[in-house]
Amino acid sequence: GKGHSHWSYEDLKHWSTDYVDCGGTKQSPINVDTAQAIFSPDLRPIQLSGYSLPANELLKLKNNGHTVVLELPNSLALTGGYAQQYRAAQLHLHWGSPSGPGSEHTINGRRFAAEIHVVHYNTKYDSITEAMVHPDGLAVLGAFLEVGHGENQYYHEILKHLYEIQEVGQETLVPGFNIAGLLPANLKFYFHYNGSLTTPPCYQTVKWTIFNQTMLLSHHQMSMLVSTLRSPEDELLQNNYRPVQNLHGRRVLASFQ
Ligand SMILES: NS(=O)(=O)c1c(F)c(F)c(SCCc2ccc(C(=O)O)cc2)c(F)c1NC1CCCCCCC1
Ligand SMILES: [Zn+2]
Repeated sequence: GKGHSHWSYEDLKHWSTDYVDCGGTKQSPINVDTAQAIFSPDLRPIQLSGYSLPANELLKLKNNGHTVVLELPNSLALTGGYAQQYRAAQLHLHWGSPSGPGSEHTINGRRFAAEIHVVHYNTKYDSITEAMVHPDGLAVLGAFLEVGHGENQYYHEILKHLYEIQEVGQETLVPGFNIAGLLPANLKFYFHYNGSLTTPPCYQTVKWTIFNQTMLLSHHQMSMLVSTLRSPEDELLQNNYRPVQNLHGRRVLASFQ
């Protein structure tokens, strides 16, 4: 098969020549048109268990050249809101630059400053590598990040380590903390749709949950996020978001009216 050709956010057109699924009809991210979203009262509140990690549990934080990834133990479980049980694998962020926002999903055409993705895999599979090729394999929780007044203590647990992993491939260890603090306090209000990984190989195997409530970071925290990490070309790693993809008739469900 094809070697893993190096992709970038600059040459998006070539993704589908090297990775066939990137040209599919169930791609992510998408724009959520809230007027078209279907209110689905059967969508239950998302429930997280095991998200509060002790400080003596060390987590690997890595600059993989495309984003900052925090590896998560599979003791974190996604129990409510999905028909099957999912376990956490990793979380990562998408962001813009000092001159513009960088969320992947948009709401009514609005792009937010940044976006967190907490990636989970279906426990009926032994690993994320196996799960990610099955239609019910992955569940990703997404939340938008915006600039507010105060410092966000939970995001600080990650952002304060970014200077240690400025170069691609660098990694560091982060003491455990309550990972749930990175997501909205209210997990009842969200959009739900079937989509894909937003990076090659773009597998169409993700059940997406996008929360309605936004996370607030201080201006200084957001500027740390957008101006610390370096890319494979040793430039600042910025604007690591894929453009929104066509719905091709897919419906977006809303857990609220
Ligand atoms: N939004 S998303 O969830 O599709 C996503 C992105 F948009 C991403 F941009 C990424 S990072 C790019 C993929 C990648 C590159 C290098 C390494 C490494 O050297 O360890 C690892 C991964 C990224 F890691 C993910 N999530 C990953 C997708 C990669 C394959 C499955 C592993 C978990 C989910
Ligand atoms: Zn992502």
